[in-house]
Amino acid sequence: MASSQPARSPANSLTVQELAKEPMLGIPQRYVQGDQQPPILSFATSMPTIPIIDMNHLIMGEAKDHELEKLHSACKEWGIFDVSSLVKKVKYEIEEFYKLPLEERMRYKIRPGDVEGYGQTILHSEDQKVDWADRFYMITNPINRRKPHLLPELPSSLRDTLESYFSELQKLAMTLLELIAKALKIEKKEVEEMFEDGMQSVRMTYYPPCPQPELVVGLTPHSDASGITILLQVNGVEGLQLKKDGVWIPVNFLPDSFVVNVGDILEILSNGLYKSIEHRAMVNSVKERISLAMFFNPKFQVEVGPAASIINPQNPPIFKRVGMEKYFKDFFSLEIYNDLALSRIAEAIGINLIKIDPFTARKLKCKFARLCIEIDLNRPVVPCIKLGQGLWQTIQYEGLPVLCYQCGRVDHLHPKCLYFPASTSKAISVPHEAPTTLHNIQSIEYCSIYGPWLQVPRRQRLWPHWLANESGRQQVWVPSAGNFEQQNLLCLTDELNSPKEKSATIPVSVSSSLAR
Ligand SMILES: O=C(O)CCC(=O)C(=O)O
Ligand SMILES: [Fe+2]
Repeated sequence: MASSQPARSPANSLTVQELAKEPMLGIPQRYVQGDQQPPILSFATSMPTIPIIDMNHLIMGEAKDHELEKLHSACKEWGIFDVSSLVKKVKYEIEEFYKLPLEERMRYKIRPGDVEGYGQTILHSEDQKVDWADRFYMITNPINRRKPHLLPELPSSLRDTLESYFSELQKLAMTLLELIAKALKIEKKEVEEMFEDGMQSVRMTYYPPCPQPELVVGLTPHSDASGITILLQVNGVEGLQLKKDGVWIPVNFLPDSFVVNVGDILEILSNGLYKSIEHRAMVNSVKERISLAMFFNPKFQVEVGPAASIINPQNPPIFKRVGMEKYFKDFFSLEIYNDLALSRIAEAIGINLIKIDPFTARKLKCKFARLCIEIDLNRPVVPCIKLGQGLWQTIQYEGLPVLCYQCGRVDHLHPKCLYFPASTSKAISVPHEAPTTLHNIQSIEYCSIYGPWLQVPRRQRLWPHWLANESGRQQVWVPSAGNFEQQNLLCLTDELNSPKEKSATIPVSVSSSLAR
């Protein structure tokens, strides 16, 4: 049962590790996330288990083709697999790190405006839920992107051990990526050029035991934005779960093994053939859990998109190409992804917010926000809004069969427009008071420029929407205070019930600067 104890802000207890040491009558509300689907715990006879790939077979030996076929099908069917391999001193060193006094650990705390460092879930709003875990995230490669106060300042034994671990794992990751390229029939060169000396980062996560583990989530469901993630369960305590065919399945790590996740970039590279697996971590009431995830990504200088060598008329690209630098920046810039901000945006676009897409609500695959909004059909649709001081966001609508590009209304095409040239392109200020908690949405303004880009084409894949195809998700130029800024989408979903009715419910999505 949820506690009635007042919420404590993570600022009150600096880390979840410290919070968990305090006597507690109930879990502070901020950590209570009771809406999680339970996993299937035992199917006595047929509990699905993730595929196991033997690296020795994969690299040499007679069974190598058979093992490669297993790897290919594991990536296609599961998006996750297990590799028997080395285990390093790293486990010991990481456990030692979490035994350091709090002041020592706080030397690496996440600094305002940053995503790297040690601490709890980064807060974007007062009502945000917080995971039952402390993370230490940092970029490890390229070397010049390392934050001087993080890796270089770690206790020397941990730092040196991590350095050798990173270089070992880099070799393992390249071997895996080359084998994956072979299985996908992508040219090896293409993968090498992307990932060799690519962007790499690491996340050490500490999950303290929790007196009411069923109320909290260790790590919110997500897919990794990486190419592949190599995950080490540091202290042998289980907790990772993945979603397969709609059901949560616990992952049992083999002793001394890694689990490898297919991430979003590999899904894109394979043009959708491989699946970026949705996963989460749960906690228990008895034992702390520690994991170490290492994320392997392309270099900042390259573009992410479906591999050129597998694209042909029978397999057209389903994702747009985007520079890695931008991909990464977008991933970490999530500021308006909370219910309050999204309902304000919805009110600015239509009459009211009907529903937030579950992916959006759970901040999963969330490079755009998808909302179902009731709109007034007497008024032009809203093509873009300006949030706060200067962020222009465009909006896309799903299921708008007819749209007049002159006046922005949805019941006629522009040759029959009675309103033209009535609409004005002058930006209008919204007469709402800005909620004080939303420093990032001080005001919302509109502009009136209409075009086919407002309509999401019928066959467009919605996810990963923000990377989706040439015809669908578009970049548009919208005016901003005398100059032009290029911004990606808001997108809307669903169907207009009937263009004859005076209001209709339309799903909308808003891309933004969202940070996990
Ligand atoms: O702790 C785990 O097992 C999962 C970690 C994870 O998914 C991540 O860091 O992205
Ligand atoms: Fe993950």
